[in-house]
Amino acid sequence: MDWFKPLYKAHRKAESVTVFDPASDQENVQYEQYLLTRESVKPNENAYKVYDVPSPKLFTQWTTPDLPGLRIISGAIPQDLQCQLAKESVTEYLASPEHLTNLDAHHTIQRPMDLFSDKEVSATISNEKIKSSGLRWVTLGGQYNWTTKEYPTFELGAPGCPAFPQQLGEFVRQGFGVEPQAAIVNYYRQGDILSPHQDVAELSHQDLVSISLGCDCVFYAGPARYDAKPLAVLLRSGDIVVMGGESRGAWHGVGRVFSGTSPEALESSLDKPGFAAWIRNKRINVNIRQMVD
Ligand SMILES: O=C(O)CCC(=O)C(=O)O
Ligand SMILES: [Fe+2]
Repeated sequence: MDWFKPLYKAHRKAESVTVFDPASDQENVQYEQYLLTRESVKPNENAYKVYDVPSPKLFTQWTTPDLPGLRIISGAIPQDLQCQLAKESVTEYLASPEHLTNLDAHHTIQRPMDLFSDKEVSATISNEKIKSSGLRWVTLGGQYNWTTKEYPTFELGAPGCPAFPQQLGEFVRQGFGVEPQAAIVNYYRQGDILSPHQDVAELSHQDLVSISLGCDCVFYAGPARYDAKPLAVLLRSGDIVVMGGESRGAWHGVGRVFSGTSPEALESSLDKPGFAAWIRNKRINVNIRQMVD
């Protein structure tokens, strides 16, 4: 049986479902069959220097023997850096025509795509519509194709694989020891979900690094789609999930996003009318991969 289904259903109906909370101060937490163990880990300070923000002194990192290689890092990104990344997600990431978005298949969208200006960015879809529900994702670096589930090329720098954003790339390289070559930036509002899937289009098996910003969500991850109940985790702004080792091929998805839970500090990340209201009800996930070794 598909054990993801009842979880999505319960969360859709906003039934109360027990989820694992990585902000828990216990040492061990048993969630269904998953035994989760908490550790304090020293972050790599050089990663934070890239953005000129102080490094957290220690990370709270959770692992489980049932999903080897999965790391849930609570509070990995200090609020200042969350603000910088939230700003990038509506400025730099949407600046280049080489960074495709879900909108490009149906509309001609002007770049840079400034959603918070009075000037419409498209003749066929309004800025309001794009901000509320239209924009679901933008791809950075290798332009992952959601339909074919493939990258158009593995040749870095070739058409279809523009340079990865420099600062974000350096942060992830320093902090997590992977070579960031592609990312999907997902924009969610309450009611949006991401169905269970595996991310296996990359030739490299290096760790995938997934950054959460804005509203809280429930994230599911399990070793298989069928016959294994997934772990359900409450992810908050500033949390990072690393999928490495065996968990690199784990099934995972997003079941629910909670409107209005974005930290207030993020509202002033961008000084433009409408940004505060936008981020208050959005979750942004920056899902970073190495494509080739
Ligand atoms: O939004 C998330 O936390 C996960 C996104 C994801 O799994 C993906 O983009 O492949
Ligand atoms: Fe994924």
